[in-house]
Amino acid sequence: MYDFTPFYARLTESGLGHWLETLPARMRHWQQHQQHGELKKWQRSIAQLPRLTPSSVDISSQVRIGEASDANDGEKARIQGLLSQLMPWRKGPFDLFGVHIDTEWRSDWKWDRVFPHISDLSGRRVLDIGCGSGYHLWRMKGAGADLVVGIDPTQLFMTQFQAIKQYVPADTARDVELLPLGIEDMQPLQAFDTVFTMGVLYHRRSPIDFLQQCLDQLKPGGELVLETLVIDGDEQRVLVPGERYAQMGNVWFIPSTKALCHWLERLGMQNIRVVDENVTSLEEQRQTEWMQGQSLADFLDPSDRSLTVEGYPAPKRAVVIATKPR
Ligand SMILES: Nc1ncnc2c1ncn2[C@@H]1O[C@H](C[S@+](CC[C@H]([NH3+])C(=O)[O-])CC(=O)[O-])[C@@H](O)[C@H]1O
Repeated sequence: MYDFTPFYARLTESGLGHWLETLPARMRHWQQHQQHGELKKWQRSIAQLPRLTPSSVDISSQVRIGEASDANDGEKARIQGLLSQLMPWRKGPFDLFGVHIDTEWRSDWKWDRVFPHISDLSGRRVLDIGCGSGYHLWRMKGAGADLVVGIDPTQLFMTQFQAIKQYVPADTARDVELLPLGIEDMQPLQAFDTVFTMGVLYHRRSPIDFLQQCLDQLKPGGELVLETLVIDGDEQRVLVPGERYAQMGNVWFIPSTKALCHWLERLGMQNIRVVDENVTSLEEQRQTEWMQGQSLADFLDPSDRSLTVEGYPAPKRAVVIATKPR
């Protein structure tokens, strides 16, 4: 079983020791009561991955661990076979010793939209709320962050993260961790320099409470980087879809960017700016060998791609950045 204790020591080193008031007990509770029925099977798959040492790693311009020449054909086939047992792979892509994991999402494109607008991550303590498989965690570390913590309650995604992490050289791997927690499991740490939450707000039933919980993780003067689905309209415009939005069953609030900024203002945030708006393309989210289920093309109206199959505006996403007052 994966051991989180070295991470507890790492937290103390980075001035996050106060998290240990609740985290070890929370993780023990998780270990005893909340493990997914398939977790042991997934963990067995990653335990069988071949032991390999990467001759090079690039987490600055992509997530590539090792080179094709670091592994023989048998080892590559083993990586391919074992990691395909962890499908669906949604967020990526990852390149592991020449095995290319072409995920449903081009998460690198999202990063390219976000990265030019955020404060320099060098030396910062960073939290990514709802980090999926952790693709962006590696890119945040690659951008110079001191410590990067992701939280995501989906245990398959945690296992995908661990599969990648076990190949990352120890001096980098110790600075990046994913905990199988939801935002509701976090004590208000008031300690991170940057808090990211991308693709999560619309899944929350109480979006303003969720934003407050995100802000509670930031130190005074820290930066919130929020990415979420938006619609067009004025500051009072919010879509609450019916049972499904683009076939997703758990979508609650899709505000206009003006409404989103208004919410952040009401929560006392400063320097609020919308830095990007982008209609999700069929190239960015699509079915691949590593995610063989339905994807965006199946969720849009075939006769009018500007609408979802339910008749709502097609997915459009905005990136909003704001500062917590000192
Ligand atoms: N309570 C919760 N607390 C934290 N995370 C949660 C919670 N509930 C669900 N999640 C997690 O939020 C992530 C949302 S995906 C964004 C991934 C990445 N950020 C991306 O921007 O590519 C986008 C999407 O699936 O629509 C999933 O990994 C959930 O497990």
